[in-house]
Amino acid sequence: MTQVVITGTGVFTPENVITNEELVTAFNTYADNFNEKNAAAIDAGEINAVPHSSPEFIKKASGIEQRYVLNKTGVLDPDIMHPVLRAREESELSQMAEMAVAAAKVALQKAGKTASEIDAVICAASNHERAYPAIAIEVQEALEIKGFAFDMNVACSSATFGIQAARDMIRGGSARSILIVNPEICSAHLEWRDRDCHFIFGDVCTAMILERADLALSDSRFEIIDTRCVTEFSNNIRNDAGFLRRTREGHMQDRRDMLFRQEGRKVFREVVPLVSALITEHLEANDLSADQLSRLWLHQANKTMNDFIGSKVLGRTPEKHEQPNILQNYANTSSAGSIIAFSQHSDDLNSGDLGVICSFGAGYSAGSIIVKRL
Ligand SMILES: CC(C)(COP(=O)(O)OP(=O)(O)OC[C@H]1O[C@@H](n2cnc3c(N)ncnc32)[C@H](O)[C@@H]1OP(=O)(O)O)[C@@H](O)C(=O)NCCC(=O)NCCSC(=O)CC(=O)O
Repeated sequence: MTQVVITGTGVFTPENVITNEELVTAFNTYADNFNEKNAAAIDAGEINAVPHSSPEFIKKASGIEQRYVLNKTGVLDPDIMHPVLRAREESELSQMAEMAVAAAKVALQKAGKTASEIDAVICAASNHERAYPAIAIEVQEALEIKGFAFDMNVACSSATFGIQAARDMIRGGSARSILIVNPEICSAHLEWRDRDCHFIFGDVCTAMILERADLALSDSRFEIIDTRCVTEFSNNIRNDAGFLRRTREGHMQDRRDMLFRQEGRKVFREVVPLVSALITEHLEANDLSADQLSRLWLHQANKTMNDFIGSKVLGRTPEKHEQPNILQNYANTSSAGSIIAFSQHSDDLNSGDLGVICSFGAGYSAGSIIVKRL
């Protein structure tokens, strides 16, 4: 069977940082303004007052300390409470394509590849900024890549499902090398006015080069030993914004269900066992045991959740270096999270070392990728 390797990764990180303290100051001002404006209705019991948020809660409940965003001023303006991004001309690169090109250039350079050596582009992300043409095709044109390109969306598991799709296409012979990009503008699907989740997300873009091992030039090669993807339907993480919105009465209004929403506790309870079983069974199917793993690069949604999964999989508390978290700096960046962790915490592994990249999120969807440093 054709051996497929990951030879380069890249991360584009936006310049703007929002700390928990800045975020909470803006949120609490919004809450005070809302409560003052709606005092009569709140007193009459018609609507609920918006309670204050706190940096201490955020850090304790999630492990998140800050997040990067494309636009900070809109998010932190109590009268706006969402990012404000300039509409772009058709002649300009779209926002997602621009992030993707920046991350892709780093991944290409690390892989020692030129665009002419790439046969396909997959843009795998939780949200795409337009229906069509595909962002991936725009990235393909911007980088002057021949071949084909397409967008795909499996929410938080877009990147791992993208790896499986790319690996299978390379094995099947439809491409020799594939660029995967994961531009995640999570700030735009987050309800920054909702205390339960306003701290959760950040923006970023990751990129990876997957190719046939016999064509690889980079010293940093991770063989994809095996991939396993699972899905199980759940409404516990949901966003109803979609192209039928205009057809449904009242759906064009400012509605909570047209942005990210979740039953965080249920997600926690249901996804931890699903993911630990996925990794454990995937290792068993490959005649591997958890004590042979040098690293777990987990989805970056919640520190406690990762601590649980790591302990369940390894049968002991993981050492910090065995299960690196990046969510304290980036927050949840949906599909990009585990790839940031992989990109920033894999250079130190030695030849023969094994690890698992694992995503989980809306769908539910979860992906496990067993890799070996060559
Ligand atoms: C969302 C959570 C951080 C919430 O943490 P907890 O479960 O501890 O907290 P909770 O919601 O029950 O709230 C506990 C108490 O704190 C209060 N509380 C809530 N938010 C608060 C805030 N900002 N500041 C202060 N207090 C707050 C609540 O009202 C409640 O009060 P009281 O006790 O008085 O009622 C966590 O459940 C979580 O991370 N779950 C997993 C989420 C996850 O992995 N999601 C996937 C994301 S989707 C994804 O990754 C992307 C994708 O799929 O595309």
